[in-house]
Amino acid sequence: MSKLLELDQVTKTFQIGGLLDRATLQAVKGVSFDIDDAKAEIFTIVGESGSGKTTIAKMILGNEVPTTGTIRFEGRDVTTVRKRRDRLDFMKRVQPIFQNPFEAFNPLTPIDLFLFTTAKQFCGAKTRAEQESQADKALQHVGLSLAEIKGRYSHELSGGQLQRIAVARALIPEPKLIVADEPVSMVDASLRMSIVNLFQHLRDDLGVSIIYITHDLATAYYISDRVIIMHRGDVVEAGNAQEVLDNPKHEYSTALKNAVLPPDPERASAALRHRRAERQAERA
Ligand SMILES: Nc1ncnc2c1ncn2[C@@H]1O[C@H](COP(=O)(O)OP(=O)(O)OP(=O)(O)O)[C@@H](O)[C@H]1O
Repeated sequence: MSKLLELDQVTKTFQIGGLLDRATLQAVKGVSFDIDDAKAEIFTIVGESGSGKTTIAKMILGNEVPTTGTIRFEGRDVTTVRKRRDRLDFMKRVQPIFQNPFEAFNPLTPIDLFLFTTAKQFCGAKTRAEQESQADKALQHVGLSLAEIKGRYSHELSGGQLQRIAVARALIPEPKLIVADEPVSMVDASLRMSIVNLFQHLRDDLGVSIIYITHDLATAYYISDRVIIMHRGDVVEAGNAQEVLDNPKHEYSTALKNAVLPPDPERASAALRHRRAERQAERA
């Protein structure tokens, strides 16, 4: 089966510090996974802060270059996508959704203009009527309509509404892959499920695969097909999401699960002991 996305032993090392205390930080250490072209899926990357999730997202989007290893999208090494034309084609196929919907939209610009610009830039929609039609179609997929948001500014909308609009904007180019980096962490908890439910609709009805990056094990459990759990740049566990999250094998995955959903006092205290030992090791 041909692959939509393939990560092959991808690493990323950053140079940190100043002139006198220069050091390297291995943010991603040999990560491999792939997503089939034929079957859309929700592939989730879970891990605590600093585990390398965003760095992977940036490398998939071509915004960071792997130090070693290869990332291929539809068979092509993403680092070779450089010409403007190729880059536009790539961005049409791979769309990002970011954490903070308030930052994603300039507060001084009416929100519909972002959608019209995307329709123009990626889909060649020249007239305002074409742009409106494409924007409205995308908004319908997220349970909104152009009439509802026309002429409104980001401060007039809720975080949940804005994140839906961000999803709609990402849908306009009809991508094959969406890379969503913590898309619900800034959204009110009561609205999170409505956003992640959208991802299921995109997968099932539009054939869009999603890389869903999150700290939130509850939504990860609910919507993911497969999951990888990252810890300090390594994948410590990978597989079917419900199997991994029901029965984590690695002690870090267990600790992560217990920290989020304390299951019983004994397991929770084992998680705390594990974290304490880690902190002690860090200080040593
Ligand atoms: N441009 C950079 N230069 C130096 N270090 C970086 C850079 N980008 C990320 N890092 C470091 O790489 C590590 C992984 O960061 P990354 O943002 O990928 O983690 P994350 O799992 O997405 O965390 P969070 O959930 O907090 O966003 C962190 O230690 C971070 O400080």
